[in-house]
Amino acid sequence: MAREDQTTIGGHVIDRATKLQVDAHRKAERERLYALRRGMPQSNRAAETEQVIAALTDRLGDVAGKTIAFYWPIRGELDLRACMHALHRSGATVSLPVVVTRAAPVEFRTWAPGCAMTRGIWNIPVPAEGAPQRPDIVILPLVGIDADCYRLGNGGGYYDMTLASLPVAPLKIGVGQGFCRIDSIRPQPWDVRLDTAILGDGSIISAP
Ligand SMILES: Nc1nc2c(c(=O)[nH]1)N(C=O)[C@@H](CNc1ccc(C(=O)N[C@@H](CCC(=O)O)C(=O)O)cc1)CN2
Ligand SMILES: Nc1ncnc2c1ncn2[C@@H]1O[C@H](COP(=O)(O)OP(=O)(O)OP(=O)(O)O)[C@@H](O)[C@H]1O
Repeated sequence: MAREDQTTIGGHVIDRATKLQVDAHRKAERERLYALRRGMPQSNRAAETEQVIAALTDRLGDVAGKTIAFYWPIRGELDLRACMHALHRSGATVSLPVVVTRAAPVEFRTWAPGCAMTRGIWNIPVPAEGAPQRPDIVILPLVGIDADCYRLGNGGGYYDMTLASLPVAPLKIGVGQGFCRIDSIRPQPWDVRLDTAILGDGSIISAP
């Protein structure tokens, strides 16, 4: 049982004071990294995107028959839609996250070129219909990534909740700009470590 000065997140008890400190640290890092994104010239973004797609394609190898969750780019995230098209052509099932219920795991819906889309949370385009898929591989957009391969995201906790809810752990690959590296997100018991992160400066971070 949690005491009054404690709270429970994903079944883990944590001191409220610690939680406040961790949240403040992550918020500050997010703001710093969002500012770097805003300042990034378009030409650099294009070069980094190309670099990440090449490394990711290499890492994925044969994708025929696999289900791979991507993301529809928002707010200066790397635009990997060309890669989604290529993997679809190679026989993968490509899916996208859909926030069906706030503060709950996302559903992954199949995406295909030209499929009907609608707007979801934060106005993010999502496939309009389709049964939820269990991804073999999840590609996650990074706001930041730390030295131990823990991801900093947009602060909704959606990927952590989703990954905790899947009965079989998928391969988790983060993708982001070269400037995404941070020292530590100050990982907590509910944070899910990624297997690998591929950055636009050509560097790759792997879980220790
Ligand atoms: N392209 C893309 N799609 C994605 C994600 C993503 O990071 N990138 N997500 C990956 O998670 C999910 C959406 N993530 C979201 C994360 C936070 C909030 C949100 O409402 N944030 C609050 C601030 C955080 C809080 O304190 O709750 C806000 O903006 O008011 C909404 C969606 C699913 N789709
Ligand atoms: N497994 C979980 N169960 C319940 N709540 C969770 C879980 N994981 C995270 N949360 C909640 O979500 C909040 C935000 O988490 P965090 O700062 O790790 O977000 P994020 O990983 O940056 O966001 P996102 O995954 O949406 O991009 C946490 O403070 C916590 O309250």
